Order: sequence, then C-alpha cells, then structure tokens
Amino acid sequence: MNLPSSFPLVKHQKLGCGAVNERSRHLVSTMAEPTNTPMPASTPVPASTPRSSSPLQQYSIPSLTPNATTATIPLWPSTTSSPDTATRKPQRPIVLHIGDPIKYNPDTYAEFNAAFEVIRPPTPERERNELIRALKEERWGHFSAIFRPFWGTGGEMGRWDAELIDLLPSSVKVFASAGAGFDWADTKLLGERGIIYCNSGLAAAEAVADFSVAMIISTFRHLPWCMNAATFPYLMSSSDARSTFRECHARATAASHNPRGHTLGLIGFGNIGQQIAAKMGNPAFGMKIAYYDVVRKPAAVESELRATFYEKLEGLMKVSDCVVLCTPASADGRPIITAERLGYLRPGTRFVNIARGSLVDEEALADALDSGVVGAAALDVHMDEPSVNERLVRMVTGLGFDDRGQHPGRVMLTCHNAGGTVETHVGFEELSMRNILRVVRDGGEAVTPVNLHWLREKKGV
Ligand SMILES: O=CC(=O)O
Repeated sequence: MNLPSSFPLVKHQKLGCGAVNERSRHLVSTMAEPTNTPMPASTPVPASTPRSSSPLQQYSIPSLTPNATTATIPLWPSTTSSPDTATRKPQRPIVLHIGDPIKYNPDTYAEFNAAFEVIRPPTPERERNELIRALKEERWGHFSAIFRPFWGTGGEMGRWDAELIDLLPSSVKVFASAGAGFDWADTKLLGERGIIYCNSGLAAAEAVADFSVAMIISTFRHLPWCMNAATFPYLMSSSDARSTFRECHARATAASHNPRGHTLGLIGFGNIGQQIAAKMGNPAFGMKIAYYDVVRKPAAVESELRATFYEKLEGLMKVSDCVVLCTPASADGRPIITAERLGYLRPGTRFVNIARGSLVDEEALADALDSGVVGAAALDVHMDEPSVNERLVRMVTGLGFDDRGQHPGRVMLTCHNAGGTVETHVGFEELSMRNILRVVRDGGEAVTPVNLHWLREKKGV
C-alpha cells in the first residue's frame, strides 16, 4: 500500500483493508456495545484507510476547494419509489438514498447511479413512521444498501434500532452514512444481521481537530469573557461599557496562560485525538501530550507525537492541565465524566468536549466549574441537544465576578459545529458512496467499516 507522506502518522497505519485485527477489534467493540466496557475507545481509525492532511484525496474527490459551495448541484434526478419496484427484478442493485440530496460530488453520484438503481424516497418516507410502513410493504424491493449523506447527528428518524433493522430485507449488505458518531444506530444488531455499517469519521477528523484547537485555546485565554466584555454592554446599552472593557483588559490577563508547556490530556487517541495532538504538541503550540485509550497505540505513534500513555483515566486526569474528550459515546449511553472522576482533576484544570454530550454529567461539570476544580470549559456537544444546560449557559454570559470570585465567561458553548465544514460535507458524500461501490458493485471490502467483528462473530469466524 502506498501511503501519502503528508501526515506523519500515516506510516503506522498498517492494517489490512477492512481487516479486524485484535487492535481494531477491541477498539470497535468497545464502541459498538457493551455495558461492561471498561472505558470507551477512541474513534476507530478505519482499517487500511491511510490518514493524511487531505485523506479523502485517495477517493478522487473532485473538489475540496471553497468553490464547492458555489458548485451546488441541482437536485439529482434520482429515481423515487415506484409501485412496481417491489415486484420487478431490478437490472442493477437497488440503493436506498435517505437524507439530503448530493450537493458536492456529482461525478461520483453519476458513477453511483450508473452502478445502482438509486431510490431517494420523497420527504414523508424519510420520517420514521412512514419509513416503517414502507419497509413493511417492501416498497423498495430487495435493496442492497442504505446511503445516508445527511449532515446531522443521525437521529432524524429516531434510533436505528431493532424496530427498523428487523424490517430491512435480507438483501441489505451495507449501511453507509455521513457522520463520525453512530450512537444513533445499533451497529451490533446491524452486524448480526450481516449488514456492514460504515461511518465517515475520516472525512470530519481534520475539521473536528481544528475546532478543538480553538476550544483548547479558548479555555487557556478565556475567549468568551473577552468577547462578551467587548460586546454585551453595547448590546444591553449599558453605560458601563468602557469600564467593563477595561476590567476585562486588566483582569483576563491574570487568568490567562499560554498552552505551551502545559499537559494536554486526550481521552481517546484515535484519528481525531492524534490529529489534535499533532496540532497542539511540538513544534506548533508546544503542549505536552498525554493520552488514555483502552488500547495503547504503537510505540512509533507515541514517539512521533511525543505522547505519553496513561493506563488509567484517573491517572491522565490527575496530570492534565486541559482534558479533551475525543472518544465515541459509551455503548450504554452513560457518562464517563462524572463527579467522581472530576474529583481527580487539579484545581483550575480546563475541559473540552468535542465528542458526544452523553459522555459528560453536565450538572457535575457545572458544580466543578462553580467550585473552581474546572477553571474553564468548552463544549461543542451537549447531553440533550438541541437544548443546552442552563447552568452552563449562565457561565458563558455574565460580566461580573461571582460571589466565589470566579470570573465571567468561563465556558464556551457551540452548536455541535466541530465537524462541520464544506470539506467534511464533500467527504461524507464521497466516502459513503465509495463504501457502497466497493462492497456492492465491486464485491470488495468496505473503506470505513466499524462493525465487522459483529458480522464475524455471528458467522463464528
Ligand atoms: O458529530 C458529528 C459526527 O458524528 O460526524
């Protein structure tokens, strides 16, 4: 395999295409299920998928330039469901395209349409009840794949659980979706039904890592405080605008630090965690990199990133100046950042979550911010999206010091934006189509499968 050299970690990715060795199997299995999982693993690095600073170029993405925004393709003339689909024998394998129309990759979609009979149901059929009705009626016949290029967290039809999965025809081989996270899909059950689930984390990793950099810096420099002080008094037509400005100018200094020399504790050291490490470590921001993952990374990865492994999460939390959560949701949906674990932090530690809101007990985090155990936090994801914890919101806003002497603007909150760039959208579409083309058209192995071990386990392989 020729690996691009532009991203230094690439040369350590030597897993065979689609292979599930002990390492990837462990990673995937901790993501895909269990209640007895010790701790979640990092986002899996897809087997055989070399990372690079433009990892999708290997899939011949036509354009990764900003022009992509202007090159919006009119709604592609996909086939919509027709009454005879269920009864007649299709010339080509049928692919069910749910979600957004293709916007960025017309050439691949043309190839896709040449290979498959693509059915894109009209909107009502993309709602859960209608989808269930259609599946029961076998409205789309014996389709072979589900293609879901939605930009969203995946819950638009509710959870892909037994209620939906049990209705899928046995002809379905692959479910290829946008999105890095797949906490909304029961990938174990899909695997047991012989359906490969492919995510698109690879396409979002750089965007998530870049956003994390902004959030890490925000916790060191208190950007919400600086921004609020410059703007809120004006928005509120307050006569205190000048004094608020001066106070922030003077006092934020005493609370701010350069990241250099501080320890960045990454929970999860998959593709995203490693990209964050590459950006925040030497020679760029000069942070010391520490990580926890259920599987220790190869020595070459650790040495390339000057990363120190901690066998226990508690150990990592004790030494970190800024903890970043970059691991998939726990299979049981339970938080890993709890009051007990926050108790391991040294006072003033910073905290960033770009993974999943369900991983954090937000009330415990708010308590830790109140008490000063956590000095600043930045959260892109939230327990109950699209709602946001009101205690945390109050820590974003406000201009004065509270009665414990904590400064305002200790928290940065965003709207699950980390992975969202045009380049990510381009990659989500492209990668999802490539996965289906490989499996269904070429009879090959998927590019970014996440549940192969469940298929193998079911088959007893
Ligand atoms: O959160 C975003 C994603 O799962 O891609």
